[in-house]
Parts: sequence; C-alpha cells; structure tokens
Amino acid sequence: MTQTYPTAEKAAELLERVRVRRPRVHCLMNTVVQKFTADGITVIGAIPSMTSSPDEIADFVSKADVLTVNLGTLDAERRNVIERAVEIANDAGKPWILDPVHCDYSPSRLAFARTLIARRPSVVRGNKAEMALIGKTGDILGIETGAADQLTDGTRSVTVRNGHRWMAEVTGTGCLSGGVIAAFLTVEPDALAAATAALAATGVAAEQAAEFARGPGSFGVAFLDTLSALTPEALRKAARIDHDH
Ligand SMILES: Nc1ncnc2c1ncn2[C@@H]1O[C@H](COP(=O)(O)OP(=O)(O)OP(=O)(O)O)[C@@H](O)[C@H]1O
Ligand SMILES: Cc1ncsc1CCO
Ligand SMILES: [Mg+2]
Repeated sequence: MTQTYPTAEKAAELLERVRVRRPRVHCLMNTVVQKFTADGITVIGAIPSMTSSPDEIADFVSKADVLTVNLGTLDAERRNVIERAVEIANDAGKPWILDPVHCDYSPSRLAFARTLIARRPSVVRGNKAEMALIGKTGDILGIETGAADQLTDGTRSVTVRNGHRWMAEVTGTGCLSGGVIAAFLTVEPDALAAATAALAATGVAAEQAAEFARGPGSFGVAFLDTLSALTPEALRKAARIDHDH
C-alpha cells in the first residue's frame, strides 16, 4: 500500500491552518511549566486554558477543541481530574495527547500512564527515558523527542531533525511541545502529520532563537519571540523531515 508521509509543505500548510482556526487547547499541565506552556500555545496561534478544578473540568474540556494531559506533578486529585477529562474528551470524540512525564521515576506513575494509553490518546510524547519504558504504542502515535524527534504510528516512521541543544536546558520545552502538538491535532486528522508539523515549527523557531540568545535563559524568551513570528514560508524552507521509505 502506498503511504503518505508529512512534508515541509504540509507543515507550512498546517501552521497556517492553526493560525486561522485559533483552536482552544485545554491543558492538565504540571505546575512547573504552566506559564511557559500557555505562552507557547498562545504564540503558535491557539488559545490555552489550564484549570484542573474538579468541579469545572467538564465544562472546560467540553468547550475545548483538544486536551493535553501531562503527568509532571501528579497527585490523587489530579489523577481523578485527568480520568474525568479523558472520559469527556473520548465521549465527545476530541483528540488528546498524553505526556507521561517522569514515568521512569515511579512504578505507580508508569502504571497510570499505561491505563491512560489503554483509553487511546491520539499521541503519546515523552523524552528518551520515558518512552523507553512506555515502549511500543501500536497504532497510537508514539513520539520520542530529543536531538532528533522520532515519531511512529506503527505503520510509518518520521524523524524531525530541527531544534537546538539549548531546548534541553530550558525546563518545559517538551511539555510546551505537547501543547503545540495538541493545537495542530485540531486542524489535521492524521496525527503523524500534525505532530511532525508541530515539532518542525518548534524546532525551526528554536534554531532562529539560538542565533540571537546568549544562553538558555535568554533563549527561552527568544524562542517565544521566534515561534510567534514564524511564517509558514520560513517553516517550509527550514523544516528537516525524514521518513523511513
Ligand atoms: N540536543 C537537542 N538538540 C535539539 N533539540 C533538542 C535537543 N534536546 C531536546 N530537543 C528538543 O527539545 C524539546 C524537548 O525535548 P526533550 O526530549 O528534552 O523533552 P523533555 O525531557 O520531556 O522536556 P521537559 O520535561 O523539560 O518538558 C523537543 O522539541 C526536542 O526536539
Ligand atoms: C521538573 C519537573 N518536575 C515535574 S514536571 C517538571 C517539568 C517538566 O518536566
Ligand atoms: Mg518531559
């Protein structure tokens, strides 16, 4: 069967679509990087909301176009809220993404991540250590980020080679990428194409930011500037997307 693979042209088209649609992205985000993640979602052209209040989660997920579930600062109440949010997203047929932060530190968190994966997110994204434990995710798009981002949906595999080493020195670039991927999921049903475009966009913005930042601190700020200013044309030219065939 002939496979369709995401291209730089497709990434540019999807960036344009996100900016036109201005999707609502609800985030159950860890408490460490809420602001940075919300800023990343805003500058890509989407609208973030971040509440984890049990009595409001149903309304927020119902009004959102997509949900981001991040396990970074898990506690008993947050687990319940996550389960409720996932149920609402699934019942409404809305896409959601799981970031199993630090599942490599705690067996109970890894077990919780597995129960969530059984409820079929559109995407699971983690760093190398996290995805080594999560393992294969079958036909659910699995993404291991790092110097190169590796994406596979069980049939097709893609590598995004954009980015800068300072991304690894700013806490929350991975969490932020989850929010940006979520925004792209609302404009493209092929999760592989959506996530490839999102990671190329953040990677190209990081390369541009590194040209005028002086280190990780100023890079974090510059990255929001360049992600905000990123044009579809600049993304098309600078995206480095490879695939397996
Ligand atoms: N050495 C590197 N060179 C280029 N890009 C990188 C490098 N390391 C990480 N990145 C990029 O940084 C982002 C975060 O990836 P990483 O794997 O570090 O996530 P993470 O560990 O989950 O981050 P966090 O938990 O702080 O949010 C991704 O977009 C990835 O492409
Ligand atoms: C450092 C840290 N601890 C919990 S969440 C988080 C941020 C992203 O991983
Ligand atoms: Mg992480």
